[in-house]
Amino acid sequence: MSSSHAVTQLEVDSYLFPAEVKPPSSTKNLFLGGAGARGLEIDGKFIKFTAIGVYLEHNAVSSLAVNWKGKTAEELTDSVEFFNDIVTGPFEKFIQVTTILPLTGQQYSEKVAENCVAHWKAIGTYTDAESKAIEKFLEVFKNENFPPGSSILFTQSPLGSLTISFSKGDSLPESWNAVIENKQLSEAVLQSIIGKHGVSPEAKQNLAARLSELFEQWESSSTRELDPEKVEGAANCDLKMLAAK
Ligand SMILES: O=C(/C=C/c1ccc(O)cc1)c1c(O)cc(O)cc1O
Repeated sequence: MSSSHAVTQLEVDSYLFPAEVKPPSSTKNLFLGGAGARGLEIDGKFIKFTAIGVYLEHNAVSSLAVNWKGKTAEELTDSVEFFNDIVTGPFEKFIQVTTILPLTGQQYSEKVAENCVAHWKAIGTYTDAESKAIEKFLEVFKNENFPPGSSILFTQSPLGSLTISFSKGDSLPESWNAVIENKQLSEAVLQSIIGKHGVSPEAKQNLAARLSELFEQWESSSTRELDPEKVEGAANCDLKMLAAK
């Protein structure tokens, strides 16, 4: 992504997600792809439990634009394949889940585990390795408590490790609590939020709208840079962008 692209911060239920962060265990800055609440309908009222921000490595824009540029926000929101491409794409991802209501580690991890296992069973990829990874996942959360405003942080490397960190305040920690080496688990956590049965339709809609806009900006800046009439010299070209195309 070129530095001329403006990515804004977002507020979800008074929790602020900065436009850019450096996740724990990462050397890179990731940009805010989108954010939204995760709520449940209780007695006819929508109760928000968590605010979720999804961050992506900068090369996600050029990587995803190949298949998805030119699509509207609505088309992207309705596309299961688009969200699958985000989940499985060869770029780093970071998820910040901030609690709006208090949750225990057990309550949170059991909901996520349930969704991950249901996904694997639906696509027929639930093996012994995933069962062990889920056991480890539940163990990491067992003695944790998340009062409102605390955050659960997932850093997902494209190679398949899932780094889990916890934060009680606004700032992101440098350190992490656990690393689980299981690519399916790493992907399933994001899948459970923005995938086909994702728990945050608001985050899906927001990601679709922001990325559709970024693809448009990416396309116009890359054609501008490739058009000799609009470029003063080759030195002005964003070589990283040209290499990515
Ligand atoms: O955000 C959540 C979990 C919220 C939640 C709400 C009520 C409870 O009793 C427990 C947890 C979440 C998530 O981030 C990812 C996921 O796959 C499922 C979830 O519910």
